[in-house]
Amino acid sequence: MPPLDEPLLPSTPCKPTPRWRMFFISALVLVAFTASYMTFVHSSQRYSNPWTNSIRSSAHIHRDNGISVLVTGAAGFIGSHVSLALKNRGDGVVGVDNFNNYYSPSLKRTRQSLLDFHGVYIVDGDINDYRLLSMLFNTVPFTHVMHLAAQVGVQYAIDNPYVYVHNNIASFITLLERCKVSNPQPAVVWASSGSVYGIQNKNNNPFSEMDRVDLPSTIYASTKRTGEEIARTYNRLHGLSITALRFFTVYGPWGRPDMAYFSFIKNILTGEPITMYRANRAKNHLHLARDFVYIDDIVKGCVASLDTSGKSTGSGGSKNGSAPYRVFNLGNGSPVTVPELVTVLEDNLKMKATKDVMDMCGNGDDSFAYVNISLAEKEIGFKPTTDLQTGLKEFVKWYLWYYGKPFDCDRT
Ligand SMILES: O=C(O)[C@H]1O[C@H](OP(=O)(O)OP(=O)(O)OC[C@H]2O[C@@H](n3ccc(=O)[nH]c3=O)[C@H](O)[C@@H]2O)[C@H](O)[C@@H](O)[C@H]1O
Repeated sequence: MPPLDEPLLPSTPCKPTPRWRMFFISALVLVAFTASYMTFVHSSQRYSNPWTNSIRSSAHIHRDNGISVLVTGAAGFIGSHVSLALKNRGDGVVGVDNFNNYYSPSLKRTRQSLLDFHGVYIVDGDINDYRLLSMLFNTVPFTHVMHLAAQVGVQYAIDNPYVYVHNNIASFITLLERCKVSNPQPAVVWASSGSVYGIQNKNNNPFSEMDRVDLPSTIYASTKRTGEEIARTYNRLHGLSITALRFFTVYGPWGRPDMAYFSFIKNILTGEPITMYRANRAKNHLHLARDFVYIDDIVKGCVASLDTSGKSTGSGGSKNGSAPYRVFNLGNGSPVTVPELVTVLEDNLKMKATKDVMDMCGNGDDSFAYVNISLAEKEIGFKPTTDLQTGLKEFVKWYLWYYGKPFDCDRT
């Protein structure tokens, strides 16, 4: 027995011997190395050949003075049309889309196949992922970004506000953050919305870019307006050339199944009633009206915006001068009421709709949208040429070809 005052253990009981310490450190280094090697292998497997080959070939420019464009939301309605138009004239185009299920992902996949056939590759990914964006910009020195990825839908926003914050605000900041440090720094053209004009009553006068935009009636509209403020800040602080396009109600072949004209055709074909909202303004029961604009006209507006965007001035993250900042209304310049829209559909289908007319009760819909497009005409030569009769005829033709008759599809 040791004496009571003698310690039971040696005086430095926890200190490892030098050998122990060596072993401990080596083990740590080994674990750290293995972890980073695994991460490297994983990311290079995911983002290298044939991934980079597909991206590089999709981004290849086939004309003199062509541009290379990253199109976000490329499997969407407007994104797929714009991507094809750019590719067809010889520009380099790479798409990115998260293929979410807000509406039929199978329609998005079909658009993807169509684009793939024409040499446009769409990356299956989320633009909230900064690392993915970096991989893309490190692979291709994009000259332009056409940002069309967004959570759309006026009514859906009432019950799902956070989705709009994630997909319209957070993702936009992530994208601009990556554009900010790119070298070359791309010019950004992006989809705002005519809904930013909100609930103001203009006595049937058209909205112009000078009008107030502080009365949004839905979270969707608020997030688009917020996007405009964010874009303005990045333009000022970091020299990004930015153009916001305030789209009005865009329609046409390969359109969005959640929109009214799309659900109306389905219901007319299947004999189900359609609901036509009207505004109960001072009990006057006004029909709602929209400035419907055909997709081919919108595509021309997008492409002209890219071509005239001017250069960003902050390549590599250091701004050396002011860069263009623009906002354009893109609509048709002629409002059409919802009953008029239904009549054109009925004429094309040679069928009658069963109509329910209902007063809107503060559901967030703006009652009237009519747009002044003179600024876009002056600055980018925007001049829509498709009237509603012609445009809806094309849409109906496409719809019957795509879905067949009788109607049979997974979601509208
Ligand atoms: O960025 C935008 O500006 C938005 O444009 C579009 O919104 P809106 O112009 O409201 O189009 P849309 O829903 O087709 O309703 C058309 C009209 O039919 C009325 N409407 C609608 C549905 C119905 O069942 N009955 C009806 O009368 C309805 O009250 C309205 O008066 C996009 O949908 C939206 O996602 C967003 O992109």
